[in-house]
Amino acid sequence: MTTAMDVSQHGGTGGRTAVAARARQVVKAYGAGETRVVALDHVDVDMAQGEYTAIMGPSGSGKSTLMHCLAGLDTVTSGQVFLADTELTGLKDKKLTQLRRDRVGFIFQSFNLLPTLDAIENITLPMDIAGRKPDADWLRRIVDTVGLADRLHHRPSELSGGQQQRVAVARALASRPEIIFGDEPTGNLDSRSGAEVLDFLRRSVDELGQTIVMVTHDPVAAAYADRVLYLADGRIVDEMRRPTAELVLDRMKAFDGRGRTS
Ligand SMILES: Nc1ncnc2c1ncn2[C@@H]1O[C@H](COP(=O)(O)OP(=O)(O)OP(=O)(O)O)[C@@H](O)[C@H]1O
Repeated sequence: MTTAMDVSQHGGTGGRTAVAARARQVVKAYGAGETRVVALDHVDVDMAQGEYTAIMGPSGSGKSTLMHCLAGLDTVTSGQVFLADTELTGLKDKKLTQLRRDRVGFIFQSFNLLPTLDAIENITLPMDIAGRKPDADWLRRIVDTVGLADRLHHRPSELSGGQQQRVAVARALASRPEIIFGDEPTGNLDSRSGAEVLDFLRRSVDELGQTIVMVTHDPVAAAYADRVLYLADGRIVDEMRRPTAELVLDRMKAFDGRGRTS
């Protein structure tokens, strides 16, 4: 088990140099005066290219806020956020929207598929909207990897929850984003369907070189990642490489409800 002593203040990149996303001294505060809440408290973190990172921590520790700030879905109070070499902080709304559309993929807890479109139409929809033509070979590879080849002309209502989420993952991968952010992507799935989706996310890292950052409460889900970052009170307080569900669970038990050493 790792301990708080092992924490890298920079959420290290394991010796890799290419960084897909990074935060530098990021502070995110909501409200003012007595109601001010500091959701992120001077966070420094690097997300290496081709790596799968899980973000864990107690409720309210800042996981979603960190993900939203890294993904350019939310602004920061101070500090800097970069996507590769592009600084997001300070970008105007239009540029940020464009950057999210062209360079970032998202997977949410609710699959967010359009019910009237079939699977393949859902997968290519963001690219259709952006006026970009999907690369046919890439699309075929994704569809093969997700194992949806025989379900492409089914509508979401004709697919299981796990299949629907795999469509959502394929949709996120279709435009070859530099990084995919997942907010509890298996939160709405039973354990078997969840395992299907997690297995696919893992394969997209190993076989397609994807970079993934995923918020989760589930030690089993976190065990699919290359590393787990632990947040408490808006700070990164621990990091674990090569996690297993047991090690993650032990780590959670060893800390109190707020994520600190008990
Ligand atoms: N829009 C907002 N306005 C005010 N406070 C907010 C807002 N969004 C988040 N917060 C606060 O910021 C802190 C971090 O919230 P965040 O949602 O990032 O935590 P989390 O770790 O993702 O929690 P959970 O596991 O419950 O989803 C919490 O104290 C929360 O109440």
